[in-house]
Amino acid sequence: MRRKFIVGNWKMHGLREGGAALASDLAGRMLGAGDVAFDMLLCPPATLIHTVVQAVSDAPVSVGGQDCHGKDSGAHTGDIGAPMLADAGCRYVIVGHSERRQGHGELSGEVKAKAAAAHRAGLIAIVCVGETEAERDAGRALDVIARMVDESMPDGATAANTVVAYEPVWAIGTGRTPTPTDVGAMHSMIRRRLATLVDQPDAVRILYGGSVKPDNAASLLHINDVDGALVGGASLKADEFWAIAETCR
Ligand SMILES: O=C[C@H](O)COP(=O)(O)O
Repeated sequence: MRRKFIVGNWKMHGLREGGAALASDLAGRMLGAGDVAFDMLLCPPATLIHTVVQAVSDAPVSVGGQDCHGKDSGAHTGDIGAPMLADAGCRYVIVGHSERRQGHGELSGEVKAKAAAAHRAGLIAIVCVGETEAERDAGRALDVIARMVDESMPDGATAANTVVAYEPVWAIGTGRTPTPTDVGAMHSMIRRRLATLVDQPDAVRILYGGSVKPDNAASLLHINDVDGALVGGASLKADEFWAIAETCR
C-alpha cells in the first residue's frame, strides 16, 4: 500500500520570517489533524533548511533539498553536497527538476549521478521527469519520459530510496494540466518502466506535478498510479497546500 505523498517545492521563494511562519503553520495543522492518510515534505531553498527543520521538529513533516551535486564534496562553488543536506536535517532531495534541466543544462546522466549521491548520503531522491509542450504535441511524450526514466534512475534504486515525479514542463506554473487519462497513462507507463530498473516497482511512489491546486487536486490525486503531488506555487500558501493535502484524507 503506497501512502500518498504531498511535497511542497518552495523554489526560490522565502525569507526566514515567512518561511518559519509557513512551516510552523503546516506543522501545527499536521499535529492537530492526528492520523492522516498522507506524508508531507517541505523543500525550502537551502538558506531556509535550518529554519524549516526547527519549525517542524515536533511534527510529522519532513524536509528536503531542491538539488544536490553529483559529488559528495569538492571545489564546486555555489553547489551543495548531499551529505550537507543530510547533515542539515534533510531526508529527501529533489533531483532533475525541469527548472534545473532547462535553466542549468542538466542532462539525465547528471541527474542519475545526483540521485546516486543522494543515496550515498542516506537521502531519498525525488527524480523528476517531464516532456516539453513540443514533445507532447509531436506525440512523443511517452517515449521521451520512458527514456528520461531509463537514463535518470541510478543503480541500486529501490522503493525505499527513490520517488519519481512526473512534471510536464508545459504544466508547471501555467494553470494547465494534462487530462486525467493522459496522467494515468503516463504514470502506469512509468511504473512498467520501473519494473526493469528498481526493486519492488509496485511500491515506488510516483508523484504528479504541474499546476496542482485545491480545485484540481482531487481529480489528479485519485488517478490510479498517482501517489501524490509535487506542488510549486500553491505550496507557498498554507491554506492552499493544506487543502491539496486534505484531498488525500
Ligand atoms: O516542483 C513543482 C512543480 O514545478 C510545479 O510547480 P507549480 O505547482 O507552480 O506548477
